[in-house]
Amino acid sequence: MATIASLSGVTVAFGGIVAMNDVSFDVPSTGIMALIGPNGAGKTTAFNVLSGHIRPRSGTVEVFGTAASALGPAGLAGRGLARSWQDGRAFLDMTVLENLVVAVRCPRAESPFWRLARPRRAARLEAGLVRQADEVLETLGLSAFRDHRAGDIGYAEQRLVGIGRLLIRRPRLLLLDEPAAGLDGESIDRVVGIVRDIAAGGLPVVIVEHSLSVVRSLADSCVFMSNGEVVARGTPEDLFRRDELIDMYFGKGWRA
Ligand SMILES: Nc1ncnc2c1ncn2[C@@H]1O[C@H](COP(=O)(O)OP(=O)(O)OP(=O)(O)O)[C@@H](O)[C@H]1O
Repeated sequence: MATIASLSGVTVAFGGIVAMNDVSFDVPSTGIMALIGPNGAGKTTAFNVLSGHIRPRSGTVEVFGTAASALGPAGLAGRGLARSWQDGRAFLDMTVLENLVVAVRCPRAESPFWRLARPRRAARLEAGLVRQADEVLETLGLSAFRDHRAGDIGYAEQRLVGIGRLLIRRPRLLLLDEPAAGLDGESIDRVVGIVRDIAAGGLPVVIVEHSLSVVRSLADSCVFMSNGEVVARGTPEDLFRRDELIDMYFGKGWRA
């Protein structure tokens, strides 16, 4: 299996709390991988380690074949790592289209002097970004909301705009933190379908997810963490038929 990122022997501690203890796993270069496990298992910390936002006390993290510690979060983002944050939504006062366009960092175009000096090039650059944004909006089923103020569209659509802001940067690895959290059933199905399409289009995705039904319908593989350690790996089917993992997830006694 080809991998696009890997953690090897990673330990992270916050003061006396060991959030990750000697954690190793590979992120496949295709499909959707889910980090699952009970509260406090270390999933978000693992996410933050992958995106370079937390440096482990020990162990190595490799992303795109390079040590994450050498790149840092901005360097990783520049190489194509995009991550969402819990409740990652949109700038509510901008239109949906503007939300996507401003997500592409383009230092030259942000300079008013450059824009004044090179008006035609600036216009071409902007037209290109708008085209890219329109393509992403189409993928997300948001074209009809293109010119709506993001604050006026539904919560599910706002969450999708958050994903659009990541996609427009044409990432090579997408990390989504609870993409379906807080959504109702119909919206969950919609987001699940879109994330599945994104992965099927060739972009590897890692999700942290609490909902086992979302994990079941999305994940090709899972890493199950508990108490800062990896306790199992496998497909959702493999893991969800193991009673000891389900007990760990919901706490013993859930069946009573
Ligand atoms: N910045 C921090 N400072 C102190 N302790 C932290 C910090 N971040 C995480 N922890 C602790 O590290 C452990 C792992 O937390 P983490 O958020 O990674 O777990 P999680 O599996 O994502 O949990 P949840 O499902 O509840 O979000 C927990 O005990 C948590 O309280």
